[in-house]
Amino acid sequence: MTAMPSLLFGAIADDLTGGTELASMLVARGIPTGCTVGLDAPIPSGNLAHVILLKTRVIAASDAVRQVLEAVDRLVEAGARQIFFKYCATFDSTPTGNIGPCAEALLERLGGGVTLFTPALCETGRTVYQGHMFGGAQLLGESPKRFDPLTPMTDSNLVRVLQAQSKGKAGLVPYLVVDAGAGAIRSAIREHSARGETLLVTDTIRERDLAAIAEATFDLPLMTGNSSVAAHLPTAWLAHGLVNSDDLVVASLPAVEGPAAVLAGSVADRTIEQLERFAQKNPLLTIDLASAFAGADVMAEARAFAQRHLPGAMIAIATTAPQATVEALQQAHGRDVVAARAEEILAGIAQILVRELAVRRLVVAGGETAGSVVKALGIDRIAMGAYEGPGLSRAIAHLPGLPADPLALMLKSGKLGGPDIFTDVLQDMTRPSAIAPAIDTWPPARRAS
Ligand SMILES: Nc1ncnc2c1ncn2[C@@H]1O[C@H](COP(=O)(O)OP(=O)(O)OP(=O)(O)O)[C@@H](O)[C@H]1O
Ligand SMILES: O=C(O)[C@@H](O)C(=O)CO
Repeated sequence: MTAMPSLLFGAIADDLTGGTELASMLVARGIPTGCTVGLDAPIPSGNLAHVILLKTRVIAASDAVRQVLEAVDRLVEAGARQIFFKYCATFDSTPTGNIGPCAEALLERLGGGVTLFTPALCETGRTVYQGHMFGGAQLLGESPKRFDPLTPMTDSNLVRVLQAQSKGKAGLVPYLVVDAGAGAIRSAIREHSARGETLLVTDTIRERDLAAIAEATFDLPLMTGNSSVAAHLPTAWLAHGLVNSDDLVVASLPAVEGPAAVLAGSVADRTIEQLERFAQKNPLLTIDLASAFAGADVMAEARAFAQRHLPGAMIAIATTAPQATVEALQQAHGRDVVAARAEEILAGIAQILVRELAVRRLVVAGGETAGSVVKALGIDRIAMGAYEGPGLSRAIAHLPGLPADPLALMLKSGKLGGPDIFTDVLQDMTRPSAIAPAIDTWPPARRAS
């Protein structure tokens, strides 16, 4: 009889799309990985990694800190030898947090020392050079991210952004060090630490930089970044004997048939483009938030739309609107009020779709939106499939007692995925998948969508 593996790695994600992305990357590497939502679900035993999905990206920093500390205590109690704090590749946060405050609180809880900040997602061209984040050739602060409805990123200098949120001293591990490999990165960590710099942003341009950073940090008590760097940790675990090839598992997902829907609350350009493509062949309802604020019964409108088209067609329902409309709504009602209203509407529609109309294949676009939808559906654990490419992290959730059990689910980051991702994924969900661990190559070959 083989011994039950003990938890090696515990991650805390600040939103649900990013958290499922991280879990799916570990799954794609063959690592048995659990995934729970919020702080109430128990951490199951028998996995090597566990990801706790929180919705802390834009809440008050004090509340975010309280939640991540509760999460870390649970993960440490479950045996995790390294804690990873996952945030967005574009460092989505406000001047008051929450990346800095959460990372510092975690560091303190784990006994102090140094941690690194590696947000780059090289496979999508999001890189960091001289501490500045780029999306392709564009600086972050000149990219569409400057118009984000909740976390507009107007400063591309991540060392400055992190410093503004933190009490401790931020610094940079520059590209020439990262390029020189894991040994050089480890030496730099010691040197910065001796100077009192404990929060170190890493320059990161290529996938191999992510691999070197992972190798240099696999034994730090706390590491932080995007999923992209964590995806390289399994290689270090194998190399250092923390994991054996016998521990690796094939990720499989069952086929799920039945009514299919997309819910989109992301207003990112990428999601707008994906909805436009979807609408060329499938019914799309765009909820007008201005009329919702004026008292229109948008839930009744959504129910009637869904009843008209399901189960014969795949449908999408979105609150997505152009930038000028978003700004006008925010000026009229306040940024947080508009966001909360849009999330509440889509969460209510999710309940209608899944509970009343038996939708069994669901894609949700946008991390905050996904947090509200998943909570409204009462989902507290998610069985992840393997990562198949940017935005492509399929999963299964169980809703015992409901007509939609199991529910094939994908939480898509607002800014990721190819133009046809919605139709492609909803169709894929009707087929079982079994994906062998990607051990020697990473990232996996890109999907066409
Ligand atoms: N028409 C609208 N006007 C203003 N805000 C909106 C509108 N529609 C949706 N929202 C809000 O905008 C926010 C979008 O954030 P969300 O995290 O869901 O998407 P995202 O940031 O693009 O996704 P991700 O974090 O996965 O990249 C949500 O809080 C949503 O409720
Ligand atoms: O980088 C991304 O877009 C994701 O990992 C994410 O965190 C979305 O919110």
